[in-house]
Amino acid sequence: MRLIAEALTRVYGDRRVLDGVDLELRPGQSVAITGPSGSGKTTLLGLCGGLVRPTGGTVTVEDDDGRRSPPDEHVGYVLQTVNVLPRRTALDNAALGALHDGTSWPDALDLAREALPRVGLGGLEDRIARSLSGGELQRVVIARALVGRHPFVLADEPTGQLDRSTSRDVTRTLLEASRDSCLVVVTHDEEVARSCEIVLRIDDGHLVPA
Ligand SMILES: Nc1ncnc2c1ncn2[C@@H]1O[C@H](COP(=O)(O)OP(=O)(O)OP(=O)(O)O)[C@@H](O)[C@H]1O
Repeated sequence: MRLIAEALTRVYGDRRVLDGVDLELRPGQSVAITGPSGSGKTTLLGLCGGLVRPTGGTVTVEDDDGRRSPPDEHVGYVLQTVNVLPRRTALDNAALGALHDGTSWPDALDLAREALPRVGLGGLEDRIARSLSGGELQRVVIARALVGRHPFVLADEPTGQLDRSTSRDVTRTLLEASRDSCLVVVTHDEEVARSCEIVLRIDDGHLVPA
């Protein structure tokens, strides 16, 4: 299976943020997307997942039989912790990630019970989310992406609000937990970028090796 972005262009007003970007992603890879603020990192992530419509070019996922489909159902997200429901438990919040494909709530809870120890939250399943620390919440968001069992996981600044040592911890967790998927991380943090096998940079609308 591979995600193929071809000749991607995105224009906002008179600004060409991305200008002919090609990218091919396969499960098992870890890829960092870097670049200055406003260079188009979040836009590229949104295009890859089908959240942002391209001005030009295409994004498709090709399965092992060569059939192509839109990326949406193949992609999970690790977004900021603002998406966590504060009054629900860590378990409930993680289980939400499994509902996209019709998985039942009891099965989603089982998947979340397996995922939480993998991100270092074993024993905190029944804690109300608002009582968790920033690093713990970020792990809940990672667990939510894991229970989605997507071949491609897109993470936008997943450690942006964390201190250095928690960030290192959460990054390691994210990389280990998504070993079977393709993990794409948008980051300003050089240390996070260096943890990935492939480091790319957006430079004046183009995607280049960093
Ligand atoms: N919906 C939109 N409408 C208009 N302009 C937009 C929109 N989304 C993004 N932009 C602009 O496109 C450019 C790229 O934005 P994007 O968020 O992709 O950059 P980024 O590299 O992720 O930035 P940062 O590192 O600051 O998060 C910015 O100049 C931004 O203002």
